Amino acid sequence: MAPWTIMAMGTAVFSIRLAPEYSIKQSYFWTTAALVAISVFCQFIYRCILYPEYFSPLRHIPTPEGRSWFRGNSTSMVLETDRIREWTKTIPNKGLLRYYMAGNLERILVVGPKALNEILVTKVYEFPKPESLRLKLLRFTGNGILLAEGDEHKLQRRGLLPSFSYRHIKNLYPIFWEKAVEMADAIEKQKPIRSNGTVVQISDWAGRVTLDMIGLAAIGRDFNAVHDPATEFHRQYDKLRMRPSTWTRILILISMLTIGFKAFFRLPTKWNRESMAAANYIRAYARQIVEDKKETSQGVEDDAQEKDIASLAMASGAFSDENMVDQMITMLVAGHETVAASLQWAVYALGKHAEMQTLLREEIRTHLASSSNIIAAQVDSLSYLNAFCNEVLRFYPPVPSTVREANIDTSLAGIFIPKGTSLLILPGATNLDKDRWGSDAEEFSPDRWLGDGRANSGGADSNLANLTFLAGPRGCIGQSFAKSELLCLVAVLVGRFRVELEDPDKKLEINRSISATPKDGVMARLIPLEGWRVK
Ligand code: HEM
Repeated sequence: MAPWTIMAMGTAVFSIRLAPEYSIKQSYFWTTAALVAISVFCQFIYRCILYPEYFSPLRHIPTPEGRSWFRGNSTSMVLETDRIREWTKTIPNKGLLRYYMAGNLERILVVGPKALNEILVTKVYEFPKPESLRLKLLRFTGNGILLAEGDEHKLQRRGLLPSFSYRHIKNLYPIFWEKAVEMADAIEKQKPIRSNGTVVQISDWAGRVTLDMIGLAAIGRDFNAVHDPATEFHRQYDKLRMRPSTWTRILILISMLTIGFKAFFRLPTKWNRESMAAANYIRAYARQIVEDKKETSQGVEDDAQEKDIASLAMASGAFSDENMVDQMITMLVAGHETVAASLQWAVYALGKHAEMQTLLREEIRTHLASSSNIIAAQVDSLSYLNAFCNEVLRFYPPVPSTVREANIDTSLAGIFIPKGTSLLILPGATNLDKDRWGSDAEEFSPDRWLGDGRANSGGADSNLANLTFLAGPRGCIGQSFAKSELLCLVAVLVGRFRVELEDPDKKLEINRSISATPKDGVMARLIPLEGWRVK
């Protein structure tokens, strides 16, 4: 419970007992309510007017003009990536900017290379994820690698890294390819093919195919969502990702100001009940997989090629059974929606750039057969396909922002950062920064990844220029896994279909939840094309 509320309640009790003439009608309720109202008013004056101007130790960091007392520097309740990106371009700074979010919460935006290097690499454990985010995710994922901190994180990461190495990921390509082909077949069968092709909502298919891919390749279960999206697992998994209603969000806000964020999760709201029931279902499901794997775990060394990520991690002996369950759920949470989002963006980009589709199709059809046993080296050798996917990931980062909180008094780029400071890292801005990517940074151009020494860097001079997967000890461990999925999905889709957006001139609106995606889920016409050799 917030200290101000406790103080107001305590003061009400004292005033009625000791000085009833100062209470309101000698009523605990009215006296407490009046004191809470006064304390909220005082907090508002302090936090919104006095603190930013006179007391904040961060007040010398450049801050955008025009702050509202209620909405801070924001014009709405959601994070406006484009608006913040504009500040990074127009406000001179030494690597940090300060802004106020809705509700006048102060935040530091980390933009300079030195500050980014510190927060992501050299001082990474001084800047964990904020407690509110941890509490929200912890109920589902447990203490898996995404939430573990400090030495515990180092240990878990060391245990998981070998299973995510390219040496193993390359063995997963056939799974990704087969699933992509399965999806393409299912799309073709969905309706009788008319001459103008089938219009599909890509988000639906992307969610299904990437769930199957991560199921098979990461935890060793085929969810079969491409063929049947209505299984009990799928239903429960959707509930896990269910967004709270507006009323629930208001209740969360009130809880944060009064009883505290943690206590909100104990309230018997529908959202709490249903998401917790779903989390328990998924946890029991994952626990069963761990049990099954233990029974059939002999000979891992011999047939490591066949193994999914979780089986390899289990065989390493680095994890207890329960922590393995945490890791499996973490992989689902971190690795499903993000790849589904990149596929949506890839199809969006294909629809916008017909000429790139032609180049891709030529390369894909020349070097790959539509349904043979694909091996990683074949897919990886296609330079334009790789360039296109890299550019999709740079230009449309599925996780355009991420937050951190200083856990000690520290500094970034020589500027003092007190404990508790909230910070924002913005791949959506860094990835399009002209200082790092050149004057065409804001153009979608796969060509930047072609040519000598550009295949991995895109021509940028630092590995902190592309933050799609962040970087450093907390960068995405599933980066190669994700890229391989995307390569196979784009190759099969472009090889099989001509892709057109249903309404190419529609204004792009973005949906922001765990990841950022086009609001309409990308409505695209997929027109089947003949003539892709089979063997
Ligand atoms: C295009 C797809 C993906 C993107 C854009 C992406 C992006 C990211 C980002 C930005 C982070 C850091 C989050 C933060 O600390 O705030 C992260 C962490 C992580 N990702 Fe990914 N990811 C993708 C796919 C995957 C896949 C497929 C997996 C697993 C199979 C995965 C597993 C993880 C894990 C376990 C972490 C936590 C790493 C740690 O804290 O040490 N991700 N990812």
